[in-house]
Amino acid sequence: MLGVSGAALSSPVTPATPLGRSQKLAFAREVARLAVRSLHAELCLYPKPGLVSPVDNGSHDDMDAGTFMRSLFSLRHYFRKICLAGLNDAPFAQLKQLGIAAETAMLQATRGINTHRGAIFSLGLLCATAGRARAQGTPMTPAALRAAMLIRWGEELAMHAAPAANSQATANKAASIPPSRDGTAEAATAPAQEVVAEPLSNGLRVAARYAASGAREEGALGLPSVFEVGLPALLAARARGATVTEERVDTLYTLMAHISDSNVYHRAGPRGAQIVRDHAESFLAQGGTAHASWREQAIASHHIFMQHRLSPGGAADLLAACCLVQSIAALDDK
Ligand SMILES: CC(C)(COP(=O)(O)OP(=O)(O)OC[C@H]1O[C@@H](n2cnc3c(N)ncnc32)[C@H](O[C@H]2O[C@H](COP(=O)(O)OP(=O)(O)OP(=O)(O)O)[C@@H](O)[C@H]2O)[C@@H]1O)[C@@H](O)C(=O)NCCC(=O)NCCS
Ligand SMILES: Nc1ncnc2[nH]cnc12
Repeated sequence: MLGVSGAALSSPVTPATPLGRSQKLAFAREVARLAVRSLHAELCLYPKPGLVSPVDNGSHDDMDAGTFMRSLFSLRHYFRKICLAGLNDAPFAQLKQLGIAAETAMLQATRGINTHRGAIFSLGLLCATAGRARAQGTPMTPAALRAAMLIRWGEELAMHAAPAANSQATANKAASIPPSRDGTAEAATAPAQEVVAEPLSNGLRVAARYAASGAREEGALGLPSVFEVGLPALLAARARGATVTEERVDTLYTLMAHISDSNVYHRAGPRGAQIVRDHAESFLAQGGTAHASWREQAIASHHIFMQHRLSPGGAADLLAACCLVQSIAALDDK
């Protein structure tokens, strides 16, 4: 497991020579390019159960690959700006502001469809972290990146997660919402503490109704699904000689087996989440893409997910985040 403690924190950090403006700009441009490329890689991957790809729209009737292309193109300046913010040691409030502006740009590009909200959060955080690490002269290894993120923004990320866990307003609103599409209607479980006036997102609703975690908790814990689940799967597939497509498919299935995807809960409740986990676990138990007929199995899952309207969009975002960490780490080798 890639922990935050240990080598990443104990390795000596030589004080970095301050970077000039043009060096910062060049680095931020490069990181933004890698972020957009990671989103593009996720979009182009096929087969991907229930998800949109250039082959089909999966479980979605309001978006296609063109919608995602417009969305990811609209985010290129955001990734550069947030990396620059990290290079300049910006507080979390500034990262959040950039994230909110990027959500607006995305919604304009897609005419109101949420394609990349999760990616704006996690890949944005990673771009800022790369900037922070570069300014400090720390290595770009996955463990060092995660440590840099948590040391600089960990406390504020934990506070950002708090509305999902604590807000009585959220619990009250969620309790008054009709049951999910699979007919389940679990009681809201959030404890009565503070009242936070925050618009009720699908993620907050799911957190309150099912006590399921999502993007906020991921951020608060320093993206454990990326560093402890997805990346090790990617590296293991690579080590056995898998192709790039195969390593990404294995990573996606590993994420689907482990994470609590608020998009799945929102669309299909706990029963839907169980279907996703069962498919992922069975695919992995048979060897993942090392199995001779993995492609046929993945296409069969895709069709079943489409019948149930299942879409593991959170896992898709985290796959893109894994690709980004891998390519940021490779910058050190250049
Ligand atoms: C912190 C925020 C991301 C807010 O999150 P919140 O908890 O309020 O939830 P949502 O607004 O619902 O968005 C969270 C998105 O994160 C993805 N996700 C889901 N599970 C996980 C997980 N376990 N780990 C990481 N990421 C996860 C997921 O994104 C994908 O699904 C999207 C489609 O979702 P939805 O809109 O529900 O779509 P439909 O099914 O089509 O819904 P209907 O139309 O049918 O109703 C797709 O976009 C994927 O990306 C969740 O959607 C954040 O909003 C925030 O605070 N932002 C500002 C701060 C910021 O960005 N800062 C930048 C850097 S610090
Ligand atoms: N390819 C994809 N299809 C549907 N939702 C997504 N969210 C992120 N990537 C996605």
